[in-house]
Amino acid sequence: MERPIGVKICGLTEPAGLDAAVTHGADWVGFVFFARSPRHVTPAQAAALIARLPAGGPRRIGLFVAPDDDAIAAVLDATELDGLQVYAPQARARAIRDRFGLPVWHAHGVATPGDLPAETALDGLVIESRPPAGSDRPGGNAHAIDWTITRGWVAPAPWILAGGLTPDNVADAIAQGGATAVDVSSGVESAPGRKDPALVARFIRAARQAGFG
Ligand SMILES: O=C(O)c1ccccc1NCC(=O)[C@H](O)[C@H](O)COP(=O)(O)O
Repeated sequence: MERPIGVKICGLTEPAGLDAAVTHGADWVGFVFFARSPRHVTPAQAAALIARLPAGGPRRIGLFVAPDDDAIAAVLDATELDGLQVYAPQARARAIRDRFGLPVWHAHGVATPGDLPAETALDGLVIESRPPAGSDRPGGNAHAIDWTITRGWVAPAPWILAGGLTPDNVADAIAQGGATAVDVSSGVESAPGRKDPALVARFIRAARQAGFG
């Protein structure tokens, strides 16, 4: 059965990775506004990257960890975004959506089927692994979940699978867990924060082909 697979390339910091995401047809590109991340970009850096995107290109997602309103406003003053990926309690994520009027994807760390949300008031869910012990960030840890846990889950909103995906395992991840959208950062890098255009191309191709499997 054919299923179109959406692809998000996250944690872009440089033109080469961004251009590869555009050329190979990514659906979303993500920019990390979290100072402790090796993929952190300032509002001005994100604006310069976003200015490269063609009309009709990937949608622009900003990642925020427990942000205050001023941090989000500073980014939106510098550039446009199409959506926000938020690491914060649901109520705070809802308040952010109400305040800024943008779709909010709620990042949801899971370890077992019981952790999967049965309901949400947000626009989308990012289903990813919980950070490994010792990590100083809630995402972008190259850490995969057991992909089978989403099998049979009745998701309350569109969802995207994230965490530890690579060009070599993304097809398996889709086959095992039934994701129709996937998100990658570390798995297409040559070093933390540096996207490898060839890996970006391979990842997008592998994810798309998995939809025809
Ligand atoms: O990438 C980061 O450093 C990061 C920091 C803080 C919050 C989120 C972050 N990244 C999120 C993502 O890139 C993805 O949503 C996802 O976690 C994929 O990560 P990876 O396992 O590196 O592919």
